[in-house]
Amino acid sequence: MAARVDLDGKPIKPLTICMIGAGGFIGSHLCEKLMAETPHKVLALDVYSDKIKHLLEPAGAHPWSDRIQFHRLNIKNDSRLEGLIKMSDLTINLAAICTPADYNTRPLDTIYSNFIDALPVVKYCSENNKRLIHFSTCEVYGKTIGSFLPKDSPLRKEPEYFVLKEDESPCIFGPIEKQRWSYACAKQLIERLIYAEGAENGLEFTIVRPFNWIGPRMDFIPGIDGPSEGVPRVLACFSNNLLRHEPLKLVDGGVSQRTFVYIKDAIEAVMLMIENPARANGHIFNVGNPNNEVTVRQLAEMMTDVYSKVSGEPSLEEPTVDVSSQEFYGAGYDDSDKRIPDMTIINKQLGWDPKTSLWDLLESTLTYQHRTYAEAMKQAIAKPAAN
Ligand SMILES: NC(=O)c1ccc[n+]([C@@H]2O[C@H](COP(=O)([O-])OP(=O)(O)OC[C@H]3O[C@@H](n4cnc5c(N)ncnc54)[C@H](O)[C@@H]3O)[C@@H](O)[C@H]2O)c1
Ligand SMILES: O=C(O)[C@H]1O[C@H](OP(=O)(O)OP(=O)(O)OC[C@H]2O[C@@H](n3ccc(=O)[nH]c3=O)[C@H](O)[C@@H]2O)[C@H](O)[C@@H](O)[C@@H]1O
Repeated sequence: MAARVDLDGKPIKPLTICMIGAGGFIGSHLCEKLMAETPHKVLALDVYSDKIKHLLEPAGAHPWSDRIQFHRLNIKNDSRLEGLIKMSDLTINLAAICTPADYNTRPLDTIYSNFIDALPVVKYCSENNKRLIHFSTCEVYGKTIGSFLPKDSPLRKEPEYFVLKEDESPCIFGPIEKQRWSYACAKQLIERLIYAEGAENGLEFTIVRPFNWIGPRMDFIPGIDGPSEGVPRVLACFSNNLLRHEPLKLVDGGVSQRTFVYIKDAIEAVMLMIENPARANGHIFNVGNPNNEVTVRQLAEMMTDVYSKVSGEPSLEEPTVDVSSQEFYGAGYDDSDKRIPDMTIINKQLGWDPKTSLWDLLESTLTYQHRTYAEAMKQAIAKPAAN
């Protein structure tokens, strides 16, 4: 493997990385990239390993086998955590409950997972002088300032009323009874704590705010590789509907807007943070693709078209159906109206730009979904009839 250099042309020394939540969607892509393209070692911590099984098994069979070690543990209650952090140069914390269906129905688990359980990780990094890359969320911005203006106000079109900037935008959440915001609020407080550890105790940290990263292995398909009654994030919900040949459910009219970024583009940004500490430390980074904005309704329409193309199956005459958030998520749901990341800081510090268009990223992701799940879905649908 050719010697790696950082953005300033300096050689990068091989690192040992303690990756907490390595078995999840983002963790699996990050592990893949680190194994295939770098000499770094990964101590992969998670309660599940299914999504990184292909990197771990068969034992000893891959060129990277001696650079990745899986530790099955729950960071809530495992005394091995501090030792693993101490053995590493860098800790990356991805562990969290991060599906909106949980925020209003399991608010205690959500707050514990995103704040309380992250506390020891921050403490061990700070006490042992270890660098921390912590995964927060774009949800810390909450709603846009523009959403509070009258519907016909021309100011709604001015970027300063909706573009989200790390060092300027306020965090605007709904009332406490809208428990949707339990996640965003817990993430905001852990960001503030990490920032304070940096300011008062010299912790070297980087905070990542992902803006709707999507791609293969995201969440689960209900009834196939996850609970039938489970509600994953929108990519997996819509994939599930498409695989079942049922209409895609639009919550409250599908008017909310999101910017989607391809997981493989986003992972490039994380790699730059890992390998350029001098440029990344002390910063909070938006990581998203401001060019890929759609309403949820437009996303549903595009996914329907792309799926029909990659599966060769015609789409339904009525491809979407409206559903209220009360019915879909239950009481206490609320929504972010619009999420456009400002890219100035990540551009300046790391020179990163996303590349993949929404159509292209949906095409590769839905090709994966079709290849991975279509057959299992056919069998699952046929089963009840056979009984
Ligand atoms: N995917 C996105 O676009 C996105 C957007 C915003 C924020 N994030 C943040 O990025 C991080 C990773 O997200 P993801 O999409 O990969 O989610 P994910 O659910 O796929 O991954 C999280 C992983 O953490 C593990 N985990 C949770 N609690 C744990 C515990 N107590 N002990 C050990 N392991 C535990 C889970 O088993 C899971 O494998 C989260 O912090 C999330 O809030 C992701
Ligand atoms: O991915 C992110 O950047 C962050 O945002 C997500 O929040 P959100 O975008 O609201 O989550 P999704 O479940 O992907 O929903 C997106 C939109 O689609 C809508 N939706 C979802 C599912 C569905 O079947 N139909 C539908 O209309 C939701 O109401 C919402 O407006 C999650 O909170 C986190 O994963 C993360 O922190």
